[in-house]
Amino acid sequence: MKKISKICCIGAGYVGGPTMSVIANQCPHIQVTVVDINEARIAQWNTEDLNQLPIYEPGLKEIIAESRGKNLFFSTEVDQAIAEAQMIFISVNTPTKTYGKGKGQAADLKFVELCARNIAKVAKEDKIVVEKSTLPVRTAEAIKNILDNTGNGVRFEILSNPEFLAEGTAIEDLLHADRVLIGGDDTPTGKAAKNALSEVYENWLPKERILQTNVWSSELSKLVANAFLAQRVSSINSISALCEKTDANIAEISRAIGFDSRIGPKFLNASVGFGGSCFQKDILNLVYIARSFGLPEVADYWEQVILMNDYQKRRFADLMIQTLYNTVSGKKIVLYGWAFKKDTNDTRESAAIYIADALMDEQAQLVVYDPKVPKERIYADLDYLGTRDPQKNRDLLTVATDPLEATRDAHAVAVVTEWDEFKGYDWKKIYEHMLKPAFVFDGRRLLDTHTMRDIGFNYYKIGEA
Ligand SMILES: NC(=O)c1ccc[n+]([C@@H]2O[C@H](COP(=O)([O-])OP(=O)(O)OC[C@H]3O[C@@H](n4cnc5c(N)ncnc54)[C@H](O)[C@@H]3O)[C@@H](O)[C@H]2O)c1
Ligand SMILES: O=c1ccn([C@@H]2O[C@H](COP(=O)(O)OP(=O)(O)O[C@H]3O[C@H](CO)[C@@H](O)[C@H](O)[C@H]3O)[C@@H](O)[C@H]2O)c(=O)[nH]1
Repeated sequence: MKKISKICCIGAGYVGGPTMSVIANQCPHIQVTVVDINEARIAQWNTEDLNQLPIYEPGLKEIIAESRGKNLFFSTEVDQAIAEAQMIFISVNTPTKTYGKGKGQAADLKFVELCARNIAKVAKEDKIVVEKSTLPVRTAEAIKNILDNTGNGVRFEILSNPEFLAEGTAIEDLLHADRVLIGGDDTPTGKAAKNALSEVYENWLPKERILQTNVWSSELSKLVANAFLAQRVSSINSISALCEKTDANIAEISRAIGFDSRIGPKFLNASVGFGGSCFQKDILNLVYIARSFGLPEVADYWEQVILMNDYQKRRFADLMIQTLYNTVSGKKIVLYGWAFKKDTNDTRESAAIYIADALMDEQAQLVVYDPKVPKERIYADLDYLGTRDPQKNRDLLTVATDPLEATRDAHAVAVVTEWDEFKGYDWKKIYEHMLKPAFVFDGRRLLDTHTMRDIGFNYYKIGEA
């Protein structure tokens, strides 16, 4: 097999953008073209002002500055890029289905199928097609069926190469990946394709970290990795509720159990609940697959991770309402944060959305401040829920640009995203601005309990009595 010199990636989103930028940056001999049907998004990727890139990731703009226009291109010419590339990554969105069979659980594969059909239509030479999107086990088979029936004699090798980057640390995760997983057929051509993709990653990662498996194990491993990670968050969050009823402290428990090398210290931070575009979607998909294969006990087991997460979000909003004397109607409450975690502008499935919605149901008057999320996104997230009419969302919630000014005459502040800058705020000044008694609800365990109480706040921290 010839060395790979031209790569195309379909989908210029949170995965396609950073992943391909890093490949281009680490492999100057490979031309990488990222294509998307969304013209506005491609225009943003091509923007002169690197602060206007469509996604915010620490370290991304520096890499784009180095490689864009040299061997990294963003384009809407999908067909041309497919025709020219030897290797095509499919990195389009695979959201939870909102209609038909499997609604609310199964992955919607229509975008992936469209890509496969597009590749089948355009390709004139043999190609390696790489599933980068997160897909249910056995999807490669469907892609293969579409590609193998073009009748034009072109041969396709399908690989599964799920992405494990986390947002906010995408560039670090890509540059120092714990592992890269490549699933493919064990036929001679399948092995050659796996090796060709492995060689791309070997430009910057040690070979031992590049694992080759069969295609089904690779597809399923991605869902399982996310299920295990989310399960840790739900597990620790379930215990945070118990801590609030006893005098145990969740941070001390995380530390104590994390010292056990079999458990490990990571991913044990109690929070308002996990968000992001992946955990819930991928677990629901796993649940759906298990149920489809007649394994209800397996499905129920994993579904509990989601139910616990829903409970945690609701519990936080309920705690605020109860503490504020069982009524928040007309009360000004400031939410610090809207993104689903720090260092990203992504708000998909953010706990903040559901907490705000619950407080707005009780007629609270919300003010939101997030350093990276624009006002339009916040309203779009709320409107998407469809709980109330859009005008009501705008009446009940405003978006602030000055986090300190926002707290004037507020009854409470709730920290829902763990942005570092919140720690450095002048909390004494915030206290002075607020109505008394002044309440702070720390859903991210970001602030110091003693300092906050010494200032005079009624301070509540998730996982502490
Ligand atoms: N976001 C993450 O951190 C993350 C991490 C690992 C894996 N994943 C998985 O990667 C996949 C992509 O996720 P994302 O967050 O990058 O999604 P995204 O919504 O940010 O980006 C997907 C892009 O694909 C484009 N697209 C859709 N159909 C297309 C078509 N037919 N032709 C060209 N472009 C098309 C869309 O316009 C969009 O810009 C999903 O399967 C997701 O589960 C995401
Ligand atoms: O101890 C923890 C760790 C995380 N979270 C929350 O869990 C969510 C997910 O966080 P994280 O996993 O860091 O971000 P994602 O970008 O969603 O990344 C996950 O989902 C990606 C998409 O599939 C995978 O590629 C990554 O490996 C996987 O970590 C966020 O709301 C976090 O605030 C906690 O509440 N407590």
